Amino acid sequence: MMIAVHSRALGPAVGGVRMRHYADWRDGMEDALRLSEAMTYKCAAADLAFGGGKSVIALDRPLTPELRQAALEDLGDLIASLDGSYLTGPDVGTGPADMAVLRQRTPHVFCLPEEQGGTGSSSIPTAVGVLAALRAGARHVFGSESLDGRTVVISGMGSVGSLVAKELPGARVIVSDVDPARRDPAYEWVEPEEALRTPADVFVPAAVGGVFDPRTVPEVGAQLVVGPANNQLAADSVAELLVQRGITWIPDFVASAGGAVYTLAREIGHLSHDEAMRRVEAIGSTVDTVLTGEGNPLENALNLAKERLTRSALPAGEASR
Ligand SMILES: NC(=O)c1ccc[n+]([C@@H]2O[C@H](COP(=O)([O-])OP(=O)(O)OC[C@H]3O[C@@H](n4cnc5c(N)ncnc54)[C@H](O)[C@@H]3O)[C@@H](O)[C@H]2O)c1
Repeated sequence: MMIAVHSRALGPAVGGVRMRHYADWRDGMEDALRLSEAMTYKCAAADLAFGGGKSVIALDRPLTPELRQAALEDLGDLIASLDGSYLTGPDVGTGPADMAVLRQRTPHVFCLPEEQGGTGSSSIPTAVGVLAALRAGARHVFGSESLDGRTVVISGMGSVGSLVAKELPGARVIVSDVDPARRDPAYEWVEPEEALRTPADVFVPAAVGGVFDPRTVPEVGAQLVVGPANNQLAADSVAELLVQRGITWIPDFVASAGGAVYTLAREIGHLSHDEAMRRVEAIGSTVDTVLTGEGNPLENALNLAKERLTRSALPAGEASR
């Protein structure tokens, strides 16, 4: 298991615990490093006083419940040893109940189940943030934030994707998932390998990262791309390929920030639900900024984040990385 702390320039590093199988533990380390960097930009672009981090528990075999508990307890001790420099929550493979296990070893844990005083799953605010980004993107691309009559393809009908689908009543919603059990008869269905190239107004990546690369960009069937999946581009240079194809892509670290914004506002800022949700809705204004800047959306979002990171850099002598 490992914890990556990418930046503490704006405050303590935050980032969830990813627990999944990797062919080699070094692949898990790569994931931790890449995802912790993305968390730095996510927090900075959302104007949060937090830095970027990530934990990975890299599995080489399925765990018994006892081993899983022991692994979480060890991670809790590791987080405790960082003394508040790194705060965690759930990510792929972990949930609020796991956070309760970590909390037995360290206070630096969020998203405990609601009955234990936490804010529970962050999927709802994440979906609210994606919808705010989607409406802002639609204003830029289609001249109106209404999605009535538009075709929206959602890839990944998990906790966030299924919530986004529900909030688009006037749109033609086409959904897709590698798990056939996620097929919801309320929506049209497309096989996962067809989702990206299905002709649509909007494509919502809500499953895995690495969706866009030089091979897949020519196949994209939508004009606007916005979704919660982390690290959607195989490389930063792919952002320009999307621009060249006339596709408006909203950077994932902007669109997916709702969960972090809400949880930190509630659990650290002690704001009310309504005030925290207002901050999530402000993702729409960030998207406006990112889509009206001089560069491509990724450059504009990174510039916004890096400008905040530079302005608030720690005094010399204090490690920020
Ligand atoms: N939940 C949050 O608060 C949150 C916050 C920020 C970012 N994200 C990111 O958003 C994405 C979705 O999050 P979630 O919580 O809904 O996850 P989830 O695990 O609940 O759902 C993901 C869904 O994608 C499906 N899937 C996996 N591979 C696929 C593929 N190749 N094609 C189509 N479907 C596929 C899975 O079967 C699953 O139904 C993830 O990448 C996650 O890291 C989530």
